[in-house]
Parts: sequence; C-alpha cells; structure tokens
Amino acid sequence: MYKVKEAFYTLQGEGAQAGRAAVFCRFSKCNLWTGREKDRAAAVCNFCDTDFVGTDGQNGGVFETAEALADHILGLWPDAPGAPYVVCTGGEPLLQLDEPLIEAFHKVGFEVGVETNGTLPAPAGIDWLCVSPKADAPVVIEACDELKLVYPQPEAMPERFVHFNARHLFLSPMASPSAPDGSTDPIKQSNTRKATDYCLANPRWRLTLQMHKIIGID
Ligand SMILES: C[S@@+](CC[C@H](N)C(=O)[O-])C[C@H]1O[C@@H](n2cnc3c(N)ncnc32)[C@H](O)[C@@H]1O
Ligand SMILES: Nc1nc2[nH]cc(C(=O)O)c2c(=O)[nH]1
Ligand code: SF4
Ligand SMILES: [Mg+2]
Repeated sequence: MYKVKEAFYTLQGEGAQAGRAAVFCRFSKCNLWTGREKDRAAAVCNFCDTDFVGTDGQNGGVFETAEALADHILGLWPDAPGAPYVVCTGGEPLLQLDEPLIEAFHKVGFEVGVETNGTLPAPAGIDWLCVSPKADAPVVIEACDELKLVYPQPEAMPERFVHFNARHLFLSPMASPSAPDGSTDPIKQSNTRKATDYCLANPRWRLTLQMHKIIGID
C-alpha cells in the first residue's frame, strides 16, 4: 500500500534536472519531522517548506498496488513526445518507494527520479538520485547523482560532504518563511547571498535556486 499526499505535473525546479518536465509524486510522511507545526522546533529537520501530512492533496490518495499508483501517475503525463519522468518526493519517499513500484514505473515508460534526505537505504533501479542531507542525521546512501545541500545548516556544512560520491554538488539556499520582507522568492532572501558567496569561494559547489518558486508554479 502506498500513501501519496499529492501528485502534479510541473517542471523540476531544482538541481541538475531543473527545467525538465516531470510528474511529482509526493509521498506522505517523513522520518525527520511529523509535519505538524507544534513539532517543528524539536524536529531533526526543522526548515521544511512542504506539507506532506495525509493523502488529501491534489491527485493524492491511497494506492493498494504498485501498478495502480504507476497508472495513476501515468495519467498525469501529457500525450506528447518526450521521455516520461516521475520524481518521487515527499515527505521522505524512501519510507515507501520499493523495487516493485520502481519496476511498475519503468513498465509504463517512466524514468524514475528520487529526492531523499539520504537516511534510508535506496532500492535498486532508481535512474536519478538526489540526496539532500539534513542536520546531523546520518546519511546511509553512499553514492548519488546529485548531492543538493540546503544552505546554511550549522550541523551540515558543505565541508562534511565535499568528498561524497556524487556527480554534482549543489547548494540550495534555505528558504526561510521569516524573511524580513515576508518574501518566499529565493532571489530576495539573504541565504541566497550566503550560498552565492560560498560557491564563489569554493568552485566545486554550484548554486541551485528553487526556480518553481521564482516563476510561481508548483
Ligand atoms: C520537501 S523535501 C522531500 C524529500 C526529502 N525528504 C528531502 O528532504 O530531500 C524536497 C526538497 O526540498 C528541499 N527543501 C525543503 N525545505 C526547504 C527549504 N526551506 N529551503 C530550500 N529547500 C528546501 C529539501 O532539501 C529537498 O531537496
Ligand atoms: N517544481 C518543483 N520542483 C521541485 N523539486 C523538488 C521539489 C520537492 O518538493 O521535492 C519540487 C517541487 O515541489 N516543485
Ligand atoms: S527530510 Fe525532507 S520532507 Fe522531511 S522534513 Fe526535511 S525537507 Fe521535509
Ligand atoms: Mg518542494
């Protein structure tokens, strides 16, 4: 059984695949935060920008089989040429994503991307793996396509990950709901300047912005 908060067709907004059309499949639940505001301050991950509680979002629901979920996601892909791409996110997708679901996605033609906090083992068959470490939570995944570190995190500074086995190293400015001007636009946030300065001083790291927030799409 798979619990999905929401699913939607959009452009990947972050990392090396930014700009690519994808169906996002947002799984319910996370192992580093309950998703309830009253628990945020005490959570391991306390800056999350996402509602992943329950199954009541757009195209969300409970799916009894991998095939049923893969068919549901396929229904959100347009009838047009181009390689179908699904991004499994959450919440923490590796609480639920298993090999049968990856196989079911492949069977209906999807490439499978995953956005994970890296604290749980990844099943075989993922086509694009993005690891985004959180605070002092131990990362158990040993290799990935991109490491996308939200910056700054005092307990997870880039120096800890510079030798990680990743094809790409990205810094993503932490979006803070408490920006002085109340803005959620990454361009206007002070963490964007901090991440920019870090990348200028440490050219192994590349800057990525949450493009979807800038252009106002999901
Ligand atoms: C909501 S998380 C879900 C996937 C997984 N639990 C994880 O943390 O990678 C999706 C992406 O959003 C990023 N993210 C969450 N909150 C953010 C924030 N306040 N600012 C910037 N990126 C954020 C995460 O680091 C991750 O790369
Ligand atoms: N457009 C868009 N791109 C994204 N990349 C990672 C996201 C996520 O929440 O996992 C995300 C998201 O929520 N929307
Ligand atoms: S690990 Fe990911 S889903 Fe969980 S609270 Fe942090 S950013 Fe949100
Ligand atoms: Mg997001």
